[in-house]
Amino acid sequence: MASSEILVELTGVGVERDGRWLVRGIDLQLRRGEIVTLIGPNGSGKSTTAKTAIGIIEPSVGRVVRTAGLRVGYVPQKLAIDWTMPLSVERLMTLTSRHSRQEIEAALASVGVSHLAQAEVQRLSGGEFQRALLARALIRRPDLLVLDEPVQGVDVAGEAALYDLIRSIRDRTGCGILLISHDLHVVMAATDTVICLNGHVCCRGTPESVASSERYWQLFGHRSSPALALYRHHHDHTHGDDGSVTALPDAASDAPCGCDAVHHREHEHRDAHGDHEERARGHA
Ligand SMILES: Nc1ncnc2c1ncn2[C@@H]1O[C@H](COP(=O)(O)OP(=O)(O)OP(=O)(O)O)[C@@H](O)[C@H]1O
Repeated sequence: MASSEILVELTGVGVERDGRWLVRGIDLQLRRGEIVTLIGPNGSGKSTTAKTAIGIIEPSVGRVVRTAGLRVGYVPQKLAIDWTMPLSVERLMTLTSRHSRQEIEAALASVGVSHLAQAEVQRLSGGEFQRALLARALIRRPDLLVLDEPVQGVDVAGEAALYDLIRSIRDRTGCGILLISHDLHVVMAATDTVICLNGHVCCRGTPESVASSERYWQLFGHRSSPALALYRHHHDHTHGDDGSVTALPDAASDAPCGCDAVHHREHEHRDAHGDHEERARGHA
C-alpha cells in the first residue's frame, strides 16, 4: 500500500464560512487501492472535507494536491433531482453525461442491477437506489470514488452486501475510495484507514486502533445509553502466523474532543481465538 500512488493529499486544510471554521487542520492522504473512511457525528465536517478533497469546495487555508488527470466518481448525500418527474434508472445514468448503452449495461451489471435499467428510480428500494447511484459514479471509470453515506436507507442485510460490493469494486478496479459515514459499522467492514472527525481530526488509524483509542471513545462511546447501544472493540494485540502475540501501538493523534455523540449499535467481535466478540445489536 505504501508504494501506491497518492491520489489526493490535504495538508493543514481549513474551511471557513461566515466567520466559522467548519473544519480546521485536516491532514489526509488517499492512495490508489485504499479505502479511507471519514467518521464523526452530524455536522462534524465529513462532507465538507470530502468536497474539499475533490475540489467542489476551495479550502480557506491549507493545501489540496490531486494527482494529474484524476477522475472522480462522487455519490453525494443528496441528489438535486426533481423527484416529481418519472425517471428511469437508465436515464439517471445519463443525466449529466452521455454514455453508450453498452457502458450503461456494464455499469449496472457491475453492481448487480442490470434488471433494473427500465425501472423507475422513485420505486427502487434503498439498496437498489444506492447501487444505481454507484453505477452512475462507476460509469466514469473513476480513479477515486467518493461515497457520502452509501448505506442510507438500506436495511442491515443490505448494508453488509453494499460493503462487500464497495470492497469488491476497490479490488476489481484498483480505485481509491473515500467513504463518509456516521455509522461505525462501515468502518469495521471495509476500511483500511479511519479518520475520526469533529471539526478537526480527533484520531486516525486502522479501524482496530481507532476503535481502541481514548479519543474515539470520548467521541462515540462514553455517552452511550443502553437504548443507543455503544460500540465496543478491544484489539490491543495481533496474532502472528506462528502464534506469537504482538501489542498494537495506539494510533490516536491530534487534539482530543468531547462531544455528545452517541452511536446506535453494539458490536462484539469474536476472532478465531475466541477472545474478542463482535455482534451487531439494534439498528437505529
Ligand atoms: N456552505 C456552508 N455555509 C455555512 N455552513 C456550512 C456550509 N456547509 C456546511 N456547513 C456547516 O458546516 C458543518 C459541517 O457540515 P458537513 O456537512 O461537512 O458535516 P457532516 O459531518 O458531513 O454532517 P452529516 O453527518 O450531518 O452529513 C455543519 O455545521 C454545517 O451546517
